[in-house]
Amino acid sequence: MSKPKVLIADELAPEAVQIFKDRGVEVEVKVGLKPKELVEIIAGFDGLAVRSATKATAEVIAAAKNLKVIGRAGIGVDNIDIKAATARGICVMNTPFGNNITTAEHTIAMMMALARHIPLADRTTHDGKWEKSRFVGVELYAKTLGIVGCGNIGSIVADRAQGLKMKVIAFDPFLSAERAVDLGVEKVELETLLKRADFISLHTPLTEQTRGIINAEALAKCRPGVRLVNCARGGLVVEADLKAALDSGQVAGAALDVFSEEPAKANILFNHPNVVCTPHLGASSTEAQFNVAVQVAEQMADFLLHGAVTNAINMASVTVEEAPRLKPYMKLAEQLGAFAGQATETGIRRVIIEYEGHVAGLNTRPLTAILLQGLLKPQLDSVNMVNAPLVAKERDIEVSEVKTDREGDFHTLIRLGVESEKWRRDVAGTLFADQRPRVVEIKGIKIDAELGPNMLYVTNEDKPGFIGRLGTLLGDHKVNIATFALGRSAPGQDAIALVEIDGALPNHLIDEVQALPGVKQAKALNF
Ligand SMILES: NC(=O)c1ccc[n+]([C@@H]2O[C@H](COP(=O)([O-])OP(=O)(O)OC[C@H]3O[C@@H](n4cnc5c(N)ncnc54)[C@H](O)[C@@H]3O)[C@@H](O)[C@H]2O)c1
Ligand SMILES: O=C(O)CC[C@@H](O)C(=O)O
Repeated sequence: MSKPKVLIADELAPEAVQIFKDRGVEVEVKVGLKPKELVEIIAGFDGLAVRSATKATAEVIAAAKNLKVIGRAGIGVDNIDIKAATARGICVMNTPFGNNITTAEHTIAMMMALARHIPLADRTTHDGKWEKSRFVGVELYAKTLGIVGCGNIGSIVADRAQGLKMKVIAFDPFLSAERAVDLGVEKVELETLLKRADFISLHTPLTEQTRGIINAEALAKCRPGVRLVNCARGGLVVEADLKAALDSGQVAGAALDVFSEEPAKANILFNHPNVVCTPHLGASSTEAQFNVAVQVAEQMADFLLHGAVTNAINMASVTVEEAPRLKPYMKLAEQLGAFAGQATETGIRRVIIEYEGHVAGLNTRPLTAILLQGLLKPQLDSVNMVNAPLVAKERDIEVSEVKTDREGDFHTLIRLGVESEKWRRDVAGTLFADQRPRVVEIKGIKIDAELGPNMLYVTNEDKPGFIGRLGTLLGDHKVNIATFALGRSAPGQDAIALVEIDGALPNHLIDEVQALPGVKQAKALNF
């Protein structure tokens, strides 16, 4: 098997290259590619590692014929078109905990710089001016810090600010009351935060809800003389509105690490005496860059080599420890999905997946994803584990999972029910001690079948002579039978046969099987 190949498109700490190499992943470093150049070469890679400079646009993703994973060495994934990546079945992962402390520390540094005019005081002192009375600052002690977005970084900022004896209030609709108590912050509405805060610090992702959250209207509601810190994303602030508020004195100062357009070579806020700027340095510490580079390389290598999924934005996580445990179940789930998918000829409406016994105690989200992949693949070649849940949703297929620890006839069982416009199909499978998947029930009929690459599936009336006629027909056409599994609901009633054959079944032979007396349906299935 050839080694997977990763492109590192932004500046990453050199340890990342070493990790990829040590783990058996080929790696190329090409920093500063123009968008067109990236589009031209991306088809040659299984993985793309980026920071914030490289934009993984829909165009890049469309050209990325072999891409399986995009790794963001950092937190914000707004430079990656997640929708396009998901639709193409590309896993997108980030490293949410590698640079959080560094960014929180930068936020505190920016707040202090702002409170004490340090950047300008530094510049004028170097210039030989001694402007002692010009730079009278304010204390942080006992001031109210309003945190907008109290997640990973916001909560570390809250902790550090409390160390400085600030009172911390937070607006975050997703922050639970219990977590707020744990963090020692007062959870408030945005209006209240704007009214009460002496300093406001932004820590939300850039989303449709948060874009421009700090605009003229919000700034007008703030306490006169408020100070704003933004170490999250530039788009959270309407820069023209902030400039107007700075000019009027409504805002006493702003410390900005991020800008609406980056790299920010020009900006209306540049050179404002009350604005402190840094060039997106929030995550720029030796420690953070080591952490994110190592983490992204480990995560991408684990994914490409073992199918382990960590910190994925668009798919369920699978730890390196879980991956081998889930592996035989992944095969079983995919086969059950593929069985039902190939037997389905009309639109699927509902999918019910029951996990019974041992499997119910495992991480079943990836199993459901791969089962849906198997189910939808006959209709849609581009479907994979990443996009299958989304594809199902887009097609209005209702997916439900039921788990029960209780063991039935088997110590572990996955049962799949698929309701289409016309009928319901049920199939169940287990793992035997050899960890090989077995189908143990089809349409309520017990069977014991291992699924091979080429299968013949027949439903027929349980009548004497049928098995002989089927065997003879296949033999006459020089089709060799590898395994033959049978089941029936009751003597003389519905029966099923799952026959593994060596090589593909010619279409005309399916028609001949279909024409045998008592056959209700004959189908070739591939796994
Ligand atoms: N300057 C830098 O170099 C740098 C470094 C790392 C992260 N960041 C940015 O910092 C920001 C925060 O990162 P994080 O890791 O803390 O993210 P996070 O996802 O852990 O936290 C974000 C918080 O924002 C909250 N939130 C979401 N929508 C909201 C809304 N409409 N109103 C209020 N709160 C909302 C969420 O509930 C969550 O608690 C991101 O924008 C990230 O890209 C910047
Ligand atoms: O890579 C960087 O320097 C910035 C990273 C930061 O914006 C992030 O979201 O993690």
